[in-house]
Amino acid sequence: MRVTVIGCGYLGATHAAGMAELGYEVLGLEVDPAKVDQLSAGRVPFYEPDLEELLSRHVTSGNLRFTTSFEEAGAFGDVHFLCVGTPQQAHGLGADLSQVEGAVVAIAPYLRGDALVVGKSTVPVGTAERLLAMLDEHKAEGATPRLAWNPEFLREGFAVKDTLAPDRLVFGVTEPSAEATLREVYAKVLADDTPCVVTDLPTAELVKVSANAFLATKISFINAIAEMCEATGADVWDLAEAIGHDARIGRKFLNAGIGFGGGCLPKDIRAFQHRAGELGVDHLTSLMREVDAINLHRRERVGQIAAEMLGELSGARVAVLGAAFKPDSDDVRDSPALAVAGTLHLAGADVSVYDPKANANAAKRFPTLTYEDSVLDACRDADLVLHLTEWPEFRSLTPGDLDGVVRRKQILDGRNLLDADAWRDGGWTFRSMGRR
Ligand SMILES: NC(=O)C1=CN([C@@H]2O[C@H](COP(=O)(O)OP(=O)(O)OC[C@H]3O[C@@H](n4cnc5c(N)ncnc54)[C@H](O)[C@@H]3O)[C@@H](O)[C@H]2O)C=CC1
Ligand SMILES: O=C(O)[C@H]1O[C@H](OP(=O)(O)OP(=O)(O)OC[C@H]2O[C@@H](n3ccc(=O)[nH]c3=O)[C@H](O)[C@@H]2O)[C@H](O)[C@@H](O)[C@@H]1O
Repeated sequence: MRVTVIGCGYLGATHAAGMAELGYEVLGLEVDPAKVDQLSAGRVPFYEPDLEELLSRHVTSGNLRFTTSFEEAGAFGDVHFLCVGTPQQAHGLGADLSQVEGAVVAIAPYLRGDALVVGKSTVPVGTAERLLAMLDEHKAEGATPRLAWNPEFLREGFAVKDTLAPDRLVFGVTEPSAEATLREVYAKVLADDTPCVVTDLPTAELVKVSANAFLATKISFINAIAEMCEATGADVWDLAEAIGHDARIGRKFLNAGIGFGGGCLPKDIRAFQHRAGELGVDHLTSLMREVDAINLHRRERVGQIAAEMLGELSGARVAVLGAAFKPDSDDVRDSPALAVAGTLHLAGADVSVYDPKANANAAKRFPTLTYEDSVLDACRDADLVLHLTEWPEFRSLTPGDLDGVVRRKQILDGRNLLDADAWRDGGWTFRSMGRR
């Protein structure tokens, strides 16, 4: 069996390498020629632990190649994974489906026999059915392409592991032969007793957005509770530990702080809100709107606390530790850390940012901020240090590391992970986001 992967960004590049690791000959199809050049040289155009080693090994062995040609990809593959982007619309909350639709229309005429197109991109419910109709409209004479939906649940920072050993597989199919093909593709993963849910197309689409909506809701829930803690002097960390011991609740995704960001949760809850609105499911619309509002308020709250600590923002020197939306990633899409840095800069603060991996991406988005190459450089003469992305090198910082470097010993822990007592004992003013 030969596999193509259409769209080689974060998801597609990882999936292509994963499919090669499962033993298939893989052709990645990508419209950006610069990415094709990089990937073909065995280089990953973003930071993801372990991915470059995996990808370059399969490029070198010849199992994994990349192209910009739809014709070549159509002729090559028996199974075509659709991994193109579904960003938020430029002027609305809904998903921009132009990449998925464009890819399906472009590949359709080149598909051979009963090739299976497998959607992995995150899409609003009802999209797969429309894409099936588009495949049918644009297919070559005599071809009978099929479509299935196999949503992806990988996390950036753990993408390789999540691809090769996922928590579960979901197959949305319209007929048994598609399920059989997917079972064959994932035979090695299924052999590890990975749970597999086989269902219809709309359920598979909804599983994905529901999973992300649930995770986002869990984070916004604990962040709303963090505001109660701030108002009452209670401690949100102890509270999360206590409720997390209830197996029905669980401790994961109960870390309060500056809220969620990234290329997926924010745009997915907005697209879900939009789609629920279209379908008249008004309670879901309101729920998603509130989850988003709570999340965005956390970024404002950092600004408020910073202003309280500094007195005057204008002219103050602020060190921002972290720019990526989470550690072990250089992704700055909708990054809470960068949003906060940008807001403080606009309010007149002199902001220096340091991120171990994301400085370059951040500089493309916010070129007016100052970027430094180390914690110490970013913190030099700072009036306030903000810990906004929990990279291990920030979590292991001690007050002694920064004494004599900063101008005023003040730190705000936006991720609630630093040792408050150690910083206070070191003579620092220490604030967090709902911890004592
Ligand atoms: N990034 C992640 O961790 C995950 C992403 N997803 C979903 O996967 C999808 C892709 O996300 P990312 O990889 O983050 O986006 P991305 O923007 O990094 O990658 C999309 C890639 O598709 C390419 N592309 C656009 N139109 C194309 C076409 N017609 N033919 C071939 N290539 C084309 C783009 O140039 C880009 O390289 C989205 O729906 C996202 O919600 C799902 C799970 C995890
Ligand atoms: O659809 C997607 O693209 C992916 O979105 C998320 O994965 P990811 O965005 O890589 O990162 P997460 O680990 O979910 O973190 C998202 C954001 O939530 C924040 N977060 C997470 C957990 C928590 O307790 N608190 C919290 O603020 C993180 O800092 C980060 O900004 C999901 O976890 C994946 O299952 C999904 O496949």
